[in-house]
Amino acid sequence: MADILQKIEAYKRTEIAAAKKAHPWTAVAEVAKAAAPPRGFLRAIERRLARQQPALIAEIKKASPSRGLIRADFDPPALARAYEAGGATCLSVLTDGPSFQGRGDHLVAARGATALPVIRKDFLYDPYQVIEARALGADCILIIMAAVDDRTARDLEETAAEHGMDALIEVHDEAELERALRLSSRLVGINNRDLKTFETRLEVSERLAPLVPKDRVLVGESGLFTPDDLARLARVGISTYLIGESLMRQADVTAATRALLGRGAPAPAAE
Ligand SMILES: O=P(O)(O)OC[C@@H](O)[C@@H](O)c1c[nH]c2ccccc12
Repeated sequence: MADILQKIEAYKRTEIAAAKKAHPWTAVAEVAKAAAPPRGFLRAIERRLARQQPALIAEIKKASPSRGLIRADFDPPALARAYEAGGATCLSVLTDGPSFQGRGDHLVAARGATALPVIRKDFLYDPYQVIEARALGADCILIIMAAVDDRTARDLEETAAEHGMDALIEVHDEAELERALRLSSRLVGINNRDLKTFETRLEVSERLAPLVPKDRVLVGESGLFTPDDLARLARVGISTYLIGESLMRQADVTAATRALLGRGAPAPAAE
């Protein structure tokens, strides 16, 4: 039986072919060229870390294949503002429709509502999708090593760099990590979730983090719910966190973001 990644690749290839017909490469490139300049995704994270603070990449995600509907009341610009007020450093916006109920215009709206850099969270197989990401205003793209071969990973990374975007290279095991370290991006995400089985274990971060050279910026991804979870990853040198579900399930996203980052409520203004 085909695993979920293979199913996703199949419908993505169909989507990409249709998109190329509807919006030829040159037309998308024109839009990308006219887009507001990239905001510096990696730079924002490094600035936060330099102040000895954890960096949060806060995810805007309505649904997922492993969890179904996560948040019914789904307003991307309001969520983006709530995350920004709660202390997030960057945003992650799902743009995949079939599996995550995402859309490109969620990214446009979220980015337009804040000053935060945004990663396009999607399954990329073709440099066309990287240009598309920039045309939407994305500041960073995701490269999933479980989904692409080395050649494709390099093409995606090069296209991102040519357009001033960063790339987050996502890995889930030692072999993917070894391939990721041959790329030039410094942003390496360890996904605690196995995209083929959905099994999520923080041990994955604990196992892989010590194998990553210090010049890379590590991101702990998926399955993070409590300050203790973050502390657990901090012990292996991970201070940047990509978090979706646990925050998306909260009524007060700003308060939940602050609490997760250990900031509590802001001090009341002096009389
Ligand atoms: O909702 P969580 O468990 O906090 O996970 C967020 C993020 O890591 C997850 O959405 C994710 C990580 N890598 C991906 C690749 C594709 C789609 C989604 C993802």
